[in-house]
Amino acid sequence: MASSNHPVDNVLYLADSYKVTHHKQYPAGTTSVYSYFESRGGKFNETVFFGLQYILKKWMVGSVVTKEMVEEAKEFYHHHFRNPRFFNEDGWNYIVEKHNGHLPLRIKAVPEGTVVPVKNVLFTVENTDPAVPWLTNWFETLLVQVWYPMTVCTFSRMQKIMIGRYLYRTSGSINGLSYKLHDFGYRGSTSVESAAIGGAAHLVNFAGTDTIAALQLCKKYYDNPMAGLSVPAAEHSTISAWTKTGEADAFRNMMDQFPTGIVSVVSDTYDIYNAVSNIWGDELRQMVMDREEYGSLVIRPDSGDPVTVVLKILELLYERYPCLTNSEGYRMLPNYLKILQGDGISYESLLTILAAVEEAGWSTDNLVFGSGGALLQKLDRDTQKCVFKCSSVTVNGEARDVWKEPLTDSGKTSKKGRLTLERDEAGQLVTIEEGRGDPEKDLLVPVFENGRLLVDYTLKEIRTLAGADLFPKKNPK
Ligand SMILES: O=C1OCCC/C1=C\Nc1ccccc1
Repeated sequence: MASSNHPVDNVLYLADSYKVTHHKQYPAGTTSVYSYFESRGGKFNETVFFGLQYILKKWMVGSVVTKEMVEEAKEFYHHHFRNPRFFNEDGWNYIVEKHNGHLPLRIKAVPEGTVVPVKNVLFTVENTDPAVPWLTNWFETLLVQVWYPMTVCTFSRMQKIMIGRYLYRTSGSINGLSYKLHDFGYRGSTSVESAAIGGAAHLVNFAGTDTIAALQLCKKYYDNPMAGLSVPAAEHSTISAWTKTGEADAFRNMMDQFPTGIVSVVSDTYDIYNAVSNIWGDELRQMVMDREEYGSLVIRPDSGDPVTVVLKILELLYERYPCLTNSEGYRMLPNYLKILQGDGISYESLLTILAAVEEAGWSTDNLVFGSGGALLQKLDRDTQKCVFKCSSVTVNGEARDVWKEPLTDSGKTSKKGRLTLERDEAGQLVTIEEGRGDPEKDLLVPVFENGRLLVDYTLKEIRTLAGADLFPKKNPK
């Protein structure tokens, strides 16, 4: 059942208004509507499938329709359309009476965490009771919202691949990669729920987050009690409260309050270069060094052009701290010092920073990144062109392949007939259309049927799939 504290608390309000009238629009004798979901393409040519399980568990599993709901919705839609006859009262009452409120649908999906080239079927939906063919596409509205976790997960993973490449090349290992991109996006999300969903999608690839809501979602829906970690960190208020002349006292207090482990101190409240040179690099330098065996300091700039600022901080620290050259020939700050760039980070800006830092002879391992708006918000359904289309219907007992093929945009042509997702001889994922696939080879898994969840993926399993062959091991010597 949906959580009662949600503005919408039942499936009768989860569809676009026009869908309320669609049961009157299929041909007489229609007994089956079969639809599929795909990414038609976008910034990246492969996506990580993630987030369907949350939607199913939250909205569709169990007895989700009652007589009272139907009664209320009948009244509601009468007012919405100013007509008492558009809402499918009989259809929904049939589901209450015949199925005890369980949705007679079958959903088959590629396992969550699977990385799939675009233009491939990711899940299919069909009605299991011939009396309610209109039910399939009722759930388009809700199910297409999987575009969000899927797209966040995809962008997050692409950033992991990028950071991993630079980290490996400039340090000889990818140790610590899971903590190199921290989620700062809670406040910039459109709602607590979307922060939870998008933050969980990021946690498929990484283990550093400040988006607490995401941890709750992973715990409740993906069987992971603690999907991400964080550490003590300052914000501008906890520095500025000491006033400008007290900035060094504020910094000292951070190390006093958190004498062991990692502590992050935002240092650009007034003048980042003064803070790095004269406070971290001089007045508190001995204290920072004395922490060596207890913990590390993370210096966080939060303004200015990221490349310029990060490079300048590295140079200033190089002059004031014992740096070394690592096995790959890149400069490293002492292991108790890191720089966290959490401002202006996106897939595009990350690349410029990583490249500039390497170009200047520094290892990526000196850095940690934080991302908020770009990680959780700077995406929409069109970013990866996520769509849901009907590809087969059965009318008077005869199954027919159906599709759209707009003269005005061939890119919107949809797939035909019943679909399977299979691997070709080269091991590539491909979609077989028109019912010509081999059910034995179909990688789509039945995950939902008649109100029951058939598979319950854990975040651990999903992380394994999404992280598989991220960095193909060099063939063993
Ligand atoms: O500095 C940090 O070190 C690592 C832990 C997180 C952290 C900062 N968090 C944050 C969250 C939301 C907006 C801005 C910053």
